[in-house]
Amino acid sequence: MAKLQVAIDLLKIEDAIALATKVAPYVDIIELGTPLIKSEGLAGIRKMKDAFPDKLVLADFKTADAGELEANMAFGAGADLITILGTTGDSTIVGAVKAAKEHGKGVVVDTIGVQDRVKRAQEAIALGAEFVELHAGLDEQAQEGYSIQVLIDEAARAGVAVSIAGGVNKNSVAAVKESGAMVAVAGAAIYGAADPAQAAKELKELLNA
Ligand SMILES: O=C([C@H](O)CO)[C@H](O)[C@H](O)COP(=O)(O)O
Repeated sequence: MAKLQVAIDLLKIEDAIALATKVAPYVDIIELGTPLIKSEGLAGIRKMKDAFPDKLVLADFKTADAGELEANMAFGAGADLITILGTTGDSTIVGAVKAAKEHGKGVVVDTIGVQDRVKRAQEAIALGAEFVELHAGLDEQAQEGYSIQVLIDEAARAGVAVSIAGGVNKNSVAAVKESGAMVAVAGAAIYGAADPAQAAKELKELLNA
């Protein structure tokens, strides 16, 4: 069954924990988005994990260098998963995977900016990533003609463990599930909803259908 990951792109940890409290019954992975981590630092990760010890907490570092060092920082603060950029060299991913193995945690490789996402996803899994995030970031989503369908098609072709992020919502989540993706990542569709708990509940129900 595909997991639901809430991506929290808020700037204050108190607001993020308040949101997570509302949606926790429906989500499997709580992501501290990159802007939140830049705003609150490692202390924010620790506060989130302390508040939700039974949930997987993903630190969206989008690391581009010093993979082992940054992964050790994230895991030491309580993260269960860290993102490393797929555009970086293999050695950065390998370093982060080494740290993950030592902590019993996992590395997620983010394909933001990667030209051939399917090929890089397969390479990243071979390097030891837990799964690969097929991801169109907020800026790419804002470009004319953007469609999440590209990622959905790639997930089906990749044949490795992937998540999909880039505007997942109640209209696209069923296709995300059908693609074989193991995780659907939803940010704005949850934190931007008038009723985030209801939005998360609907997404979870569609994933479970
Ligand atoms: O990772 C993200 C982005 O790079 C900003 O940090 C988002 O959390 C991710 O794209 C999911 O959010 P939505 O696209 O709003 O669903």
